[in-house]
Amino acid sequence: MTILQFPKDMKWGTATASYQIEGAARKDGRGPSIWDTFAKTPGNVFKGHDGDVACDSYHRFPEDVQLMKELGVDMYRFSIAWPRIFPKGTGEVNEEGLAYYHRLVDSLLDSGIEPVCTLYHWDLPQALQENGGWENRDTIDAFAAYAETIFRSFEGKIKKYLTINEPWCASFLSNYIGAHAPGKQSLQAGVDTAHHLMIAHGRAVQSFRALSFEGEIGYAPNVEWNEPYSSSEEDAEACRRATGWFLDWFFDPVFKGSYPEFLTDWFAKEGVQVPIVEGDLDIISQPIDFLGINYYTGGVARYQKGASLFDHERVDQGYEKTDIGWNIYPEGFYKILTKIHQQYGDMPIYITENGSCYNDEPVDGVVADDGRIRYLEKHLTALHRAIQSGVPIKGYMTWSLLDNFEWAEGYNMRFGLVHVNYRTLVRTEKESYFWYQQFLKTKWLEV
Ligand SMILES: N=NNCCOCCOc1ccc(-c2cn(C[C@@H]3NC[C@@H](O)[C@H]3O)nn2)cc1
Repeated sequence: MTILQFPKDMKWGTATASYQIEGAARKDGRGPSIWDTFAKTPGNVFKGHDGDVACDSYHRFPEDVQLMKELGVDMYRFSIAWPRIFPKGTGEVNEEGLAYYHRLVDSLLDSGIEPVCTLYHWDLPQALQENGGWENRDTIDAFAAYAETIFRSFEGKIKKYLTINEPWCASFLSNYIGAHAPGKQSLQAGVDTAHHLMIAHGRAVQSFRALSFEGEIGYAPNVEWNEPYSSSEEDAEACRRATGWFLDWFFDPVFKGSYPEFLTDWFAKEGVQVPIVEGDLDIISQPIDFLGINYYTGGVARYQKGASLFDHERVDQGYEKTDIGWNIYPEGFYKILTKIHQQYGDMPIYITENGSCYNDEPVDGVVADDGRIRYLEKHLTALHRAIQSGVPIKGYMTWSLLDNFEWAEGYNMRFGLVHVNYRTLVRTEKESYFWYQQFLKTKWLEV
């Protein structure tokens, strides 16, 4: 057996998001978001599930904070619901919305837990969607105003911000593939919304810098890994495109001030152009303080003309899968982290999401989610290997503290360390909660 000791100064935590856990959808002035609309449209979400109640964390957050205090985390990543602050996206601030997040943040600080705030985790005010949402450049100004409102209100309390969560999901998954809100299916809309989300990111960074408040700011792209099935150039290039859709497309504009040509050329073949206006890339490439990385899965892929937007297809290598059907692929975690380090340099990295879906239920009060423990062991081992390779990992937040609304999968898919009974809202710590609690006491793994 080998002992893997993690750096003593690494920070550890868990993560959630507003629409997925809060509920209280119409409480204290909250306006509707695109996810309220999308979820209430038949056929979009498993069995018509929606975020009206979710985990009721809006009311039960003291219990959730106590769970984290007993877990022993250093930090908690949560998101602020824009529609609670500006019910119509812009205009007058909803003070009751701000007050809720001050109650949450004060509770975290009183418990010795560092708040890590995501400004945008997909719940765009529906009123802005009525005017085109992220396809409309005006939404960028609205986001910048919302971000500044949060920075000012939480000065001195929140010192780590993430601007945009998973811009790939908020753009291409939501406006090209159509699986998430608002459910469009247009590649041009995917490219437009991705570009505008990244400008919004840059404008929030500019605003944060101008205020000169103490703290750090970054963003949280999600990445996958595609390993070439053969040594052929065709397979390598197909994997480069598929991985680059998540990586180069959302990293090059920030770190290089330009889009990757191998992908802009590929989109041009589809008749799609990035709607760049002079100065956009200067805004997007504002220097950030850290990078959030969300990783879940990957796999082996090969060239297959016409099989996908990038002429690639996954090859099933028989990898064990989680209950949502994603490969368990810790090798891809190591590979994507070392590639990010090699391609983009020594930017400090926090793993802002990594976790697994296992739908185990309580039996006599025990939730034996051994699969989640094995996933954590394998991915923390890969993370340790990346750290040993020189990747500047500063923290790790597992997704998620609680079972919650998993978007189009509704409540059918469970990612939590804590089980939630959605009828009674009773929380039950799973075996993985106790495993993580023990790990957090030592910060080492025996493998
Ligand atoms: N890859 N190509 N796919 C082509 C076909 O796509 C069909 C569906 O695709 C996807 C891709 C990715 C996801 C996803 C979900 N989470 C988990 C959440 N992260 C943020 C937090 O809120 C968690 O709930 N992360 N990623 C879902 C669906």
